[in-house]
Amino acid sequence: MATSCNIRVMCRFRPLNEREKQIKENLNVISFPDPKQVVITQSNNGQPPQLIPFTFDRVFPPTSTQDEVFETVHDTITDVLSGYNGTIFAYGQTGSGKTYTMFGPDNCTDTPEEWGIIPRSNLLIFNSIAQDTSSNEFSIKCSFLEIYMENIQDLLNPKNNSKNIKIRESKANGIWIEGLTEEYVGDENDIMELIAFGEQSRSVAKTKMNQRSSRSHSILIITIEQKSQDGSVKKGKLNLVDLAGSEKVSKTGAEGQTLEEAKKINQSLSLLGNCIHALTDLKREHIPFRDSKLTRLLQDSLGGNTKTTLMVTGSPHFSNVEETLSTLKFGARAKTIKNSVKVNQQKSAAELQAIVNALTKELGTLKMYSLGLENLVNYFKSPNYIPGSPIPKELEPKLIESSPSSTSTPSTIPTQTLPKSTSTPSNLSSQSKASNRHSVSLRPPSPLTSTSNSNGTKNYRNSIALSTSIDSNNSTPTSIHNSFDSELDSSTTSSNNNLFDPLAIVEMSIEIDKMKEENQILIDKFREEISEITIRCENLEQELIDTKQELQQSKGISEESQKTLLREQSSIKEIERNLRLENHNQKLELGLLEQRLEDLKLVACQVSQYLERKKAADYFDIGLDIPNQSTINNDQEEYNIEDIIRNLSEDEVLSMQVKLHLQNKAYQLEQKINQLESDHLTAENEIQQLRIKFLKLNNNNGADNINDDNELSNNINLNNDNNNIILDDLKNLKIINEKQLQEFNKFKEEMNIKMALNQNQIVALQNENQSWQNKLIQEKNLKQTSINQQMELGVKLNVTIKEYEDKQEQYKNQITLVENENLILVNRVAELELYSNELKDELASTQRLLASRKVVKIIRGDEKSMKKALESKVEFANLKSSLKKTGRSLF
Ligand SMILES: Nc1ncnc2c1ncn2[C@@H]1O[C@H](COP(=O)(O)OP(=O)(O)OP(=O)(O)O)[C@@H](O)[C@H]1O
Repeated sequence: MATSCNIRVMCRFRPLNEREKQIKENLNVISFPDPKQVVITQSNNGQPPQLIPFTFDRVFPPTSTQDEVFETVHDTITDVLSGYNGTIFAYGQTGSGKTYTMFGPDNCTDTPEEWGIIPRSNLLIFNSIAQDTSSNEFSIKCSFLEIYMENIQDLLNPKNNSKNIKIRESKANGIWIEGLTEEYVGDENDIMELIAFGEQSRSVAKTKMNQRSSRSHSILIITIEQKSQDGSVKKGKLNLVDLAGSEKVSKTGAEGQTLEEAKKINQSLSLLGNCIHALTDLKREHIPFRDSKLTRLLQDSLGGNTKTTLMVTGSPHFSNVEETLSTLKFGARAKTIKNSVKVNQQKSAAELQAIVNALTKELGTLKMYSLGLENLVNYFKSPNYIPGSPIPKELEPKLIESSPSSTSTPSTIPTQTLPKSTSTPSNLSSQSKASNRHSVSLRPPSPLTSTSNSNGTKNYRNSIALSTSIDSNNSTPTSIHNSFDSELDSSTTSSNNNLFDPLAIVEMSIEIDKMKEENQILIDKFREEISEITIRCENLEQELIDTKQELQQSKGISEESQKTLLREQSSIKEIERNLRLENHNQKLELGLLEQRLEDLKLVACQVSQYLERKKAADYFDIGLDIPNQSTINNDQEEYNIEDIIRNLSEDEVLSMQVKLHLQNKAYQLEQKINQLESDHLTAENEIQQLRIKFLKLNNNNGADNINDDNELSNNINLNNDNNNIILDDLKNLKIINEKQLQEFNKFKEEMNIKMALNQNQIVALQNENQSWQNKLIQEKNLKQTSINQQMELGVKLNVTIKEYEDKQEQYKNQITLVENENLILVNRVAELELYSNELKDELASTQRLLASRKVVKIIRGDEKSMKKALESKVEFANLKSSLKKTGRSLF
C-alpha cells in the first residue's frame, strides 16, 4: 500500500576556503539560529539589511562532521533494505561541497571519519545484511553512470558509451536504463572498487572556483533484492547522486570545452528546476521530465515511488550569497514535493494462496447474496405478495458476514456492517416453514473481482454480507443482481448450489487476471514503444524544424553573403574603375607636367635667347626696358605653371619687339655714325683744300691774302667747332651706351639669377614629377594589391557560396532523409497502433470469450433459471421503479 511522504531536504554549508578567507568582508552573512534554520543577511541598497530565513529538515553549519550528516540520512539505507526505493542527491553551486558530502575528500580511503555518504552507505548496507537474522537471500547489484553533456556514460563499461544508452520506463520497474552495466557485489569493498574504476572515466576539470570540479552529474545505483523463504521478493533501489554544480562562468573562468560543459550543466540544472517548479505548481498537469536525461532519471525520485533526500550545499562567504540564495530557494521548493512510496514486493505462493482463499470466500458470499436476492424476487412474484406490504420476517435481510469457505483470509479484506432494515414482512410466514434454508448474503455493489493496484497485489473491496433465510422449495430459485461487474454477475446468478463450482470460477478469474496482466504487460510494452517512437518522432520533428530553421538561416546567410559578394564585387569594380580613371588622370597629369616641363625648357631657352638679344641690344646701346610682367614670378604657386608660361610667352613677344627695336636703333646708329664719319671726312677734305688754296694765295698774293687766310682760319675754326660738337655727341652717345651696357649687365645678372631660379624650379618640378610618378606607381601598386585582395576575397566568397550551396544541398538531402525516416516512423507508429488495437480487440474478445464461457457454463447448467433470473431482473427493476414512484423502498 502506497504512502505519501515529502521530499526531505537538508542543507549543508562548507567551511570558508583559502581564497574566501583572504577576502575578510561581511563574514557573517549566514547564521544558524537552530538546527533546522538558516538565515541569510542580504544587503539592501543602503537600507537596513534584509534577513531571509529558510527552514529545512536539518541544517548543517560549516563545523558539521561527515558523521553528523550521515546520522541524519542513514535511514534511507534502512528503507531500501526494507524494499523501498531511496534517493539521496546533492545540489548546489560549484565548489560548495557536493562531492565532499557524497564521496568525501580526495584520498580519504584510510580515514573513515572523512568518508562521505556513499562509502558510509555501502558499509551500512553490508553491515545490516551481516546482522540480518532472517533466512532471506540477498543479491546486490551496482551501476555507476554519469550524464556528461546530456549523454549517459556507463562508467563501469566505457565501451558501452559508443552505443546509444536509452532510458526506459515500465510499470513494474519504473525508470531504468537499457544496457547499463550492473555488477553483482559481495561486500562494500567491491562497490568502492567499482567506484574507483568508474572515477577514472569521470569528467573533472580545474576551475577558478574548484580545483577538481565535476563536469557531469554522477549516479551510483545500488539495487538490493532479498528473497524470503516463502518465495516473496523485496527489491529496493538506492540512487546516490552527485550533481554537477551550477556555475557563473564569470566566476569560474570557464572557457573552451569547460565553457561548453558549464552551459550544459546550467541548462540541465535549470530543467531540473523547471520540473521542481511544475511539481509544486498545483495547476500544472504536465511535468517536463522528458526535457533532459537528468530529470528523466530522477523522475521516480521527484513525486514518484522513492523516498528522496535532497542535500543542498552552499558556501558561507558573502561573495557567493546570490548563488546560495538561489540554492536555498530550490531546496525550499523541493521540500513541498510529495512522493508516493511503497515497498516493492512480489507475493509468495502462500500469499497468493491466501488471496485465492479470500477470493473463494467472497465467491461463496456472493453466491449466497445471489440466492437471497432470487428468493426475495420469488417472493415478490408469488401470489402471496401484496404490493406495499412489509417483507416477511423470514425474508427480512439479516446483516451477517459470510462464513469463510477457506482456511485463511487476507488481512486486506476488512468487513463492515450495513444498517439493518426496519421493515419486517409479516405475510410470508407460510413460506418461512421451509426446511431447507439457505444462507443468503447480500453485498453492496462491490464486486468479487479484485483489481490489481500499482503494488501488484490484489485490492479487495469491503465485504459486507446481508443474510436472510428462505425456503428453497418455495419455487425455482432465480437469480437477481444489481449493478455488479459482468464477470461477477454471470458467476453469481445461479441458485443451484450443485451447479455452482466456486473453485472453477476462482480458477477462471485467476486465469482472466493472469491474461489481463499478460495483456496489460504487452499493452504497456507497446505503449512504451509507441511513446518512445512518439518521442523519437517529436525529436525528429524538432530536429527537422531545427534543421529547417538552420537551413533557413544558412539560406539567409548565403543570400546575405551573396548580396555582400555582389556588393563587394560592384564596389571592387567601382574601385577598379576609379583606379583606372585615377590612373588615366594621373597619366594625363603626368603628360601635362611633361608638356609643361618641355614648355619650361623652351621658355628657359627663349629667355636665354632673349638675354642674348638683350646683350646685343646693349652692345648697340639702344636701351631696352624689360617690363615687369615679363619677369618670371618666383613667388608663384608651384602648380601655376601656365601663368609662368603665359608670362614667359609675353616676355618672348616683348623680346621680339625689343629685338626689332634694337635692330632699328642699331641701324639708325650705324647710319648716324656713317653720316658723321662722312661729314668728318668731307670737313677734313674741305680743310685740306682750304689749306692748299691758302698756300697758293700766300705764294701769289703776299699780304693781300692775309684777309683770305683769316676767313679760312674762321672756316676751319667753324669746322673744328662742328667737329667738337659731333665728338661731344659721340662722347655722350658713348656714355649713354655705357650706361645701357651697365643696365644690360645688371639685367643680364638678374636674368641669370632668374634663370638659375627657373632652373631650380624646373629641377624641383622634375623632382616633384618624379615623386608624383613614384607616388603614382606606389598608389598603382597599392590599388593593384587591393584589387588582388578583393579578387581573392571574391574567389573566397565564391568558394563560401559554393560551400553554402553544397551545405544547403546536404541539408536538403538530410531533410529528405529525415522526412523519409519520419514517414517510416509514422507508418511504424500507425502499424504499432493498429497492432495494439488488434491486441486490444483480441484481449476484449478473449475476455468476451471467457465471460461467455462462464455464461455458457452457467446457462448450460441451468438455462431455465438463467432466463428466469433475467426476467426477474427486469421485473425487479420495474418493481423498484414502481416503489420509487409510490415513495416506498424495497427493504
Ligand atoms: N564540509 C567541508 N569541509 C571541508 N572541506 C570541504 C567541505 N566541503 C567541501 N570542501 C572542500 O571544498 C572543495 C570543493 O568541494 P567539492 O569538490 O565537494 O565541491 P562540489 O560542489 O562538488 O563542486 P563541483 O560542483 O564543481 O564539482 C574541495 O576541496 C573540498 O574538499
